[in-house]
Amino acid sequence: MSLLSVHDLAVARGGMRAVEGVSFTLDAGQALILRGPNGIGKTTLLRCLAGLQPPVAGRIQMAPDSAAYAAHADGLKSTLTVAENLAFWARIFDRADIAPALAAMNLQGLRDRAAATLSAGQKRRLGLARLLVTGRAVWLLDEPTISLDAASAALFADVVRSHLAQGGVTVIATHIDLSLPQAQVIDLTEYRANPGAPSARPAGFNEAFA
Ligand SMILES: Nc1ncnc2c1ncn2[C@@H]1O[C@H](COP(=O)(O)OP(=O)(O)OP(=O)(O)O)[C@@H](O)[C@H]1O
Repeated sequence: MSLLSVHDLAVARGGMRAVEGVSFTLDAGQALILRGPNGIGKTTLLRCLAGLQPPVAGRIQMAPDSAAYAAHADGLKSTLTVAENLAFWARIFDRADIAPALAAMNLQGLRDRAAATLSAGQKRRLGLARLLVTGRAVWLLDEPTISLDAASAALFADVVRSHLAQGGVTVIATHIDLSLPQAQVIDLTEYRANPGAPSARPAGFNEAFA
């Protein structure tokens, strides 16, 4: 069954079309890796998939409320502890148990530390652990292993493989090899937009709120 289907998508940022003509389909258990140089449009494409901005053209088909987006920012509440941060998100997504998320990202020993006092890699581990309390099937991940050491990156790759094994899907912008078996790969360089193409920014669109 297809959980995410994208047809002939074009996306723009800052009034400029970034990439166009992107199509792919992800069935349960499948992963897509987005590659391409800095500035090509990986984040912009993920933002469109996450519903944070509208595409310029094309179609995105996904069940409502099925996506979880892990952006560059970790989105943590700095005065809350690790456990409180996860419990906050668990409540938002109507989940009770944060223990599996703490264990999966090796956060048990940090559970009572305020997020503000964590190292960059520890914050990233907590940011990624949030995915596990969403219960969402479609994970949209923007360079998830930034700041992670090799062991933590391997831990996160295990988390992603387990998500896929349970029938989830993921789209990951990454420059490193996460060793996901049979992942599709799209290099966005091949989809770089024609500089003359209209960005078609919708009327009333305001970047500050996108
Ligand atoms: N907030 C912004 N306002 C205006 N333009 C932006 C903004 N953020 C990114 N851009 C531009 O949009 C284009 C696509 O950027 P995007 O962040 O999607 O690229 P990327 O492939 O994710 O890059 P990276 O590998 O560096 O993360 C780039 O030309 C970039 O300069």
